[in-house]
Amino acid sequence: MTFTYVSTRGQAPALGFSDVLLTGLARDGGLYVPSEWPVLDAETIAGFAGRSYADVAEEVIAPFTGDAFAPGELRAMVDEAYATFRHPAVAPLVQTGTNGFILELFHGPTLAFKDVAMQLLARMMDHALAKRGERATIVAATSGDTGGAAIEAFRSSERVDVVVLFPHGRVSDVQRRQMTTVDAPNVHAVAVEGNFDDCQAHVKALFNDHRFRDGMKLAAVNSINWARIVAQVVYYFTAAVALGAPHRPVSFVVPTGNFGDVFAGWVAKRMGLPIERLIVATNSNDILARTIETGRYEVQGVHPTSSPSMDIQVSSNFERLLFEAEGRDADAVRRHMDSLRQSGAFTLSGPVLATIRGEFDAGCTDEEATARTLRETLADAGYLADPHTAVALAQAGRASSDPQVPIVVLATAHPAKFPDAVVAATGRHPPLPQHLAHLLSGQERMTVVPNDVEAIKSFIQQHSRASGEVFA
Ligand SMILES: Cc1ncc(COP(=O)(O)O)c(C=O)c1O
Ligand SMILES: N[C@@H](CCOP(=O)(O)O)C(=O)O
Repeated sequence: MTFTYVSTRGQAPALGFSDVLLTGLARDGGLYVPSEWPVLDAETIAGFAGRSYADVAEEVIAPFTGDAFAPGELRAMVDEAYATFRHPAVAPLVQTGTNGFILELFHGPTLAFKDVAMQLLARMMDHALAKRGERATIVAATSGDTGGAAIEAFRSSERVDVVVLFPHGRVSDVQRRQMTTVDAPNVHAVAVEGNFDDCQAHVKALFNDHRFRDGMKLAAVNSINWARIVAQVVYYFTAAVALGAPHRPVSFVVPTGNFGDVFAGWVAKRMGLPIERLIVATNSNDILARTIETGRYEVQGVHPTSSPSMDIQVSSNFERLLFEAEGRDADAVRRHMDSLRQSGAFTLSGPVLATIRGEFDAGCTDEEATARTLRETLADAGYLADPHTAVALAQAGRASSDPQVPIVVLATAHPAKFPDAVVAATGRHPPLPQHLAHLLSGQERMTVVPNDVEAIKSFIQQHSRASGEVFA
């Protein structure tokens, strides 16, 4: 079957999976989504019980890949990707209450949920580039975790240069060192004198400059890349099935910034997984909680918090949900995005807001509540969480769902990535896992650049090996 993807803004060509993988942002500035949603029947979902993470990953992802891979290729990549995880279950569930569970997504190489998708994405991209005999320059924006995961996943790739833009002084020491201590010629950590939203806006501006994009052969590994989302759909299936799906519904609480992770949950539901509620948990950068409460998406200043990876206001993947909630009306999406660009805001109509509220709850956890939740989770359940996970744990009570329905909180990072915040709240120091012991003493390499897209372009031109063309 030819499985195609369409842009949320309706003015870019429909593409197959391999093209979407290498394209990242659609050429009209939109995000790619499947032209139709594959559905797994209840018998197939029930059959996931007791099977390995890799088995489920192969079955959930395969329907989205069309003819991109020969038989056995996807499976080989999945096996390799998840062999890098330190836990045999890849994403284990921990019970913390009668019907409360934590889904640990941080057992990959860089201690954040980003590894789950990035380890597979790197293998898929290398495969697609090798097949075409091409190279690429990955440009990623990170608030701390995507960058480290991308560098780790692509550090030995011969076909890819990786340029990671992070907000200078706004990531934790462990996050920064994961990006700056890797001594590989294809890896470039760039500290931008701005915030994450600035970094993400620069990445989109680079992609929207088609001459630059084509000349540098830009590729994206942020969650604007559809392949990031589809790999994250898998753990909703493994967790829900372990708790009784498809015979029993499950709710998820997701610490949210760029809306990629919780959108993956929405996709799982669309594919047939019985998810009762998806709860969007934000830190004080609460644009999504405000939008779901009031219907007005309005960008305000970014506040630094103890969960810095979620210090985000412009939440890329909300555009994918908007496309769906607007009944796949790309003109409506373009109008909202134009309004966002011109005035920093847009307003959802009543029916669109009702559609979104039909699936999502949302809440904001402030700094005091994050610290209190870290303390209480340790005292009550003996569980040392990270601050991002605590933002979600604090919202677990607000699900408007039946108390019989299990609530799964996604634990998106290991507490050792954010020791200062964890110690300040709990007095407990989370040790770094042994495989990262070298981090704190490694030599750091990074370039600081002004918050200016031209400065970033010039850095990429000097460091990308993908292009023979010289830009004036
Ligand atoms: C540790 C952590 N938790 C949660 C999030 C939010 O995920 P998303 O951007 O997919 O909403 C991020 C990054 O975005 C993160 O790094
Ligand atoms: N929290 C992220 C921000 C980028 O999100 P992405 O999912 O779009 O890559 C980070 O840690 O970098």
